[in-house]
Parts: sequence; structure tokens; C-alpha cells
Amino acid sequence: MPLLSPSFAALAALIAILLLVPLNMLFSKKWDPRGKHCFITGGSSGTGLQLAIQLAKRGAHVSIIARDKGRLEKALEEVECARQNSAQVFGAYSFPVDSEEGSAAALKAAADPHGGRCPDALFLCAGMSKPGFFIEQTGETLRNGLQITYGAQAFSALAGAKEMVKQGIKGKIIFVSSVLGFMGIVGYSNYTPGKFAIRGLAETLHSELMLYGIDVHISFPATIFTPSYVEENKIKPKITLKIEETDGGKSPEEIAASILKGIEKGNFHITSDILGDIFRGSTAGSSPRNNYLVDLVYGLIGYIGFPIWRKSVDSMVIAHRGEHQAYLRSKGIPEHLTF
Ligand SMILES: NC(=O)C1=CN([C@@H]2O[C@H](COP(=O)(O)OP(=O)(O)OC[C@H]3O[C@@H](n4cnc5c(N)ncnc54)[C@H](OP(=O)(O)O)[C@@H]3O)[C@@H](O)[C@H]2O)C=CC1
Ligand SMILES: CCCCCCCCCCCCCCCC(=O)[C@@H](N)CO
Repeated sequence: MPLLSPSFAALAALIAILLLVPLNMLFSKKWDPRGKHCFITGGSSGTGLQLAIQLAKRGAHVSIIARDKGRLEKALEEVECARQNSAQVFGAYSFPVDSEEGSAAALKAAADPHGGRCPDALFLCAGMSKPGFFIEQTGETLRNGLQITYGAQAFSALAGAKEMVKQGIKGKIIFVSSVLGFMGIVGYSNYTPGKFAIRGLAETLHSELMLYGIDVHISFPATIFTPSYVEENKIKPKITLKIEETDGGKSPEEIAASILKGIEKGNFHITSDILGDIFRGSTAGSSPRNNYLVDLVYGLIGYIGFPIWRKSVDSMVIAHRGEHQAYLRSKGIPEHLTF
């Protein structure tokens, strides 16, 4: 009698394959952007612009949305250089997307050259960060922070989902959060909450929009070397800059490529580097996983590594108290508010 019957061995092999290979890769066809209309908010700069260029190179129709017309025009020229065929339609549209009206108007303007047909994929990259200490915030800056992180993507998703459902388009919605949608550190009180909120919305929509065959993805990049990263660093608290030194950072080209790769693999949570993978594996909870076995390994690395990292971050913050007190005095924060 053999130790393993052939049917048992076959069953064991099948289970091993199912555990190792993500289910979505076994059963779904790779997403091909060729001939699809991709709508990209924040498409005039950084990650959004690189997505626009890479999608154009792969034969997609591309619409980029942002507010500043000058930057949009320059960006459109770059997209044009990536053209593969004369049938591709490229457009740049100036709208603020942090309201439902602005988002709906942007969507309508982008759909017009396509006979009113809603775009097939919405890449929601609009967003920005103005780091600073919490006690320097006001009701207005906290509200603005949520508006420009959460609002700038939620309202586009809302306008887009309504239109896709109305037109029966089985499209895609891709949100761009940040590793600061997984965890929080000093200096980001008007940004991190919005990036967490995007994760909540994406997970809700991943569950709800399958009613209509619409796919939802969310990306969590760490530092990206973009124009606004240079700007945010000018006002970023020194302690925040120090904590971020651990993160090497990536170019917007690399982040855009990893987002497209994540979509092709059918990943719900898309991460672009090992740090992101560890945060993803450690915080997944009941979120759909990319690969049960590999994610478990990332989760274990985080389970051991994060308490050590967090302790070192806490020590850095406490060691910064003296410098912070001097900073507060220089800003005229009354003595009794300091420590
Ligand atoms: N850079 C980084 O280190 C990281 C960035 N991210 C996130 O990635 C996304 C892209 O950032 P990044 O690649 O740095 O890009 P940039 O900051 O360089 O570009 C931001 C884009 O969004 C547009 N935008 C901003 N606000 C609005 C608005 N209200 N309505 C319409 N368009 C708007 C800007 O154009 P305009 O101002 O003309 O409207 C611009 O095109 C953001 O959501 C950001 O939070 C995540 C992790 C790290
Ligand atoms: C084993 C575990 C080791 C863990 C090391 C963790 C290091 C974390 C570094 C923090 C990176 C913050 C990037 C912020 C990106 C962003 O969204 C802003 N630039 C805003 O635009």
C-alpha cells in the first residue's frame, strides 16, 4: 500500500496551489488598458501624470483632470508623446474634484469626446498634504485636510459609480491612499485621517460595487519623489522628516507601474515596496488578501518588527521634546501650553 494514494496527493497539490496562487489570478483575465478610457484625477503631476503616460503607452484613451490649466497643458504634451496610434483620444480638463459637482462636471467633460460614454477606469490620484503639528491646526485646516485627501477621491468615486451603473459599464475605480492609510506618525493629523477614510470607503465599495460588476482597488504608496513632496518637505516638522528617513522613497514612474501591475494581478490592496507589503500584511484584518501564504509571512514580520519600530519612533519623539519646546516658543505659543 503506497504511503499517499494518488487521489490524496492530487488533492494536497491542489490545496497547495490554491494557497500559493492568488485565486483572482486563477480565474480572472488580465486587465488590458488598450482601447479603454482612463480618467485620471491629479493627472497633471506626479503619480497621476506617470499613470497617464504609461496608460497611453499601452494604447488607452486618457483624460487627465486637475485645477491648474498651465500644468495640465504641459502634462497633456507629455501624454501626447506616448501616443501609440491615431485612434487614441487624449484630453485635459480643469476642474476641482473635491466636490460632487466638480467631479460630475469633470466626468461629463471627459465623456463628451466619447459620445457621452463614461470612462472605463477611474484613477483617483488627486490629493495633497500640508504637514504640521496638531496644536497648530484650526477647525478650517482639519476640514480642508479631509476635503483634499478624502473628499477629492470620494466625490469622484461617487460621480463615477453613479454614471457607470446608469450606463451599465463594468469599470474600475482605483483609489490612491498612502502607507499613512495604514498607520499614523507625528505631523500628519490633517492628512492621515483622510487616507484612512479612503481605505474605509474603498473596502465598502469593493463589497458594494460588485453588485454592478465594478472592481475597486486601493494603492498605499510610501514616499514618492514628486513636486508636491518637495513642497511638503519645506513645511514638514523636523521630527517627521527624521522618522521618514527609514523609507527610501520611489519615483512616480515606479509607483505608477506598480499600481498597474497590482490591478493586473487583481489585488485589492496595492503596495509598492516591502514596507507597504509589511503594513498591508499586518493590518489586513478582514480585507481581501493578495496571497494568503505570502501575506501571512508579511504579517508575521510586522508582528515582530512593528513593536520594535514603534518603540524607536516613540523614543525619537520624546527626544525631540526640547527642540519642540524651543520651536513653540519661537512661534509665540504661551509658556503654559508647553511642558
Ligand atoms: N508624494 C508622496 O510622497 C505621496 C503621495 N501620495 C498620494 O498620491 C497622490 C498623488 O500625489 P503625487 O504623486 O505626489 O502628485 P502631486 O502632488 O505632484 O500632484 C497632485 C495632483 O492632484 C491635483 N489636485 C490636487 N487637488 C486637486 C483638486 N482639488 N481637484 C483636482 N485636482 C487636484 C494637482 O493639480 P492641481 O493642484 O493643479 O489641481 C496635481 O495634478 C495623492 O493623493 C497623494 O496624497 C501618497 C503617498 C506618498
Ligand atoms: C519592520 C518594520 C519597519 C517599519 C519601518 C517603517 C518606516 C515608515 C516610514 C514612514 C513613511 C511615511 C511616508 C509618507 C508618505 C506620504 O503620504 C506623504 N509624503 C504625504 O504626501
